[in-house]
Amino acid sequence: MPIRFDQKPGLVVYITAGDPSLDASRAIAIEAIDAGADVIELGIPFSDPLGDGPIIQRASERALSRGVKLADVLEVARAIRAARPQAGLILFTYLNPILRYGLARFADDAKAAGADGVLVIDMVVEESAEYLREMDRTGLAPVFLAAPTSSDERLEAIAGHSRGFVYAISRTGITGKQQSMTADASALVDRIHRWSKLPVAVGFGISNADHVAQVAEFAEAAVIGSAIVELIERSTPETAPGAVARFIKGLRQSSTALAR
Ligand SMILES: O=P(O)(O)OC[C@@H](O)[C@@H](O)c1c[nH]c2ccccc12
Repeated sequence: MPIRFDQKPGLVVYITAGDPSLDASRAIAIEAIDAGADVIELGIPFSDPLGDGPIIQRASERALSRGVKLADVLEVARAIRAARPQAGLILFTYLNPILRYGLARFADDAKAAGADGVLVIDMVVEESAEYLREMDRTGLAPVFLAAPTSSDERLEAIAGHSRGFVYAISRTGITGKQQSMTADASALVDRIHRWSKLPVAVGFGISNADHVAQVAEFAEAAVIGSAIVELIERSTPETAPGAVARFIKGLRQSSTALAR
């Protein structure tokens, strides 16, 4: 399905595949979609998640300790796609796991599993020619990360090569819950909007309805990762899907009220 954000603000939810189990992460994603998530960022666990804060690093460790492999993540993607054909589904990974798997093989298998696109966290647009060829060949949307520190020429390249949406990180640093949205996020989104008509999703530190309402003022979607992964960490595999669904419903209701 094409990536679309029909409700304002669009909600993008990050979870790590295989955390707390493969089946639970499938159930969590489906409940999140039913609760109002427009796009699921399905994370491929990695042993060296440098861009992640402690909460998501622990999620990767939990999944890896259960022996989760990239092939397992593709099975979770396939199950989510089969259950919710209309949802946006982005595979989220570092470069290393997909190079080990084989870039062309990964693009074919991700497409076959029903992914709409891929975001490679440590892929810099200047060195992405081969990756972009594989995305183009298979029709997968490459989503690039833009940061407040990105230069104008890099932003132009990111905006030009991204498909689906552009991911604007609200601040430099690592993922993790934050007390307030930074003004940098709004300035960055304005810069991206200058070069691209694509929707912009803002992430990093979004953990409550107030943050989501703030982001809705200047961007098309908000990305929530750590706050949801922490909820999963504190739940059991049986209670996690319901806990995540209630959190998302609550965000959707109160941020809409706040945005009035
Ligand atoms: O966790 P936060 O602060 O809510 O931010 C979303 C982020 O976790 C998710 O998009 C993500 C997971 N791993 C990443 C690595 C780099 C950039 C972004 C990510």
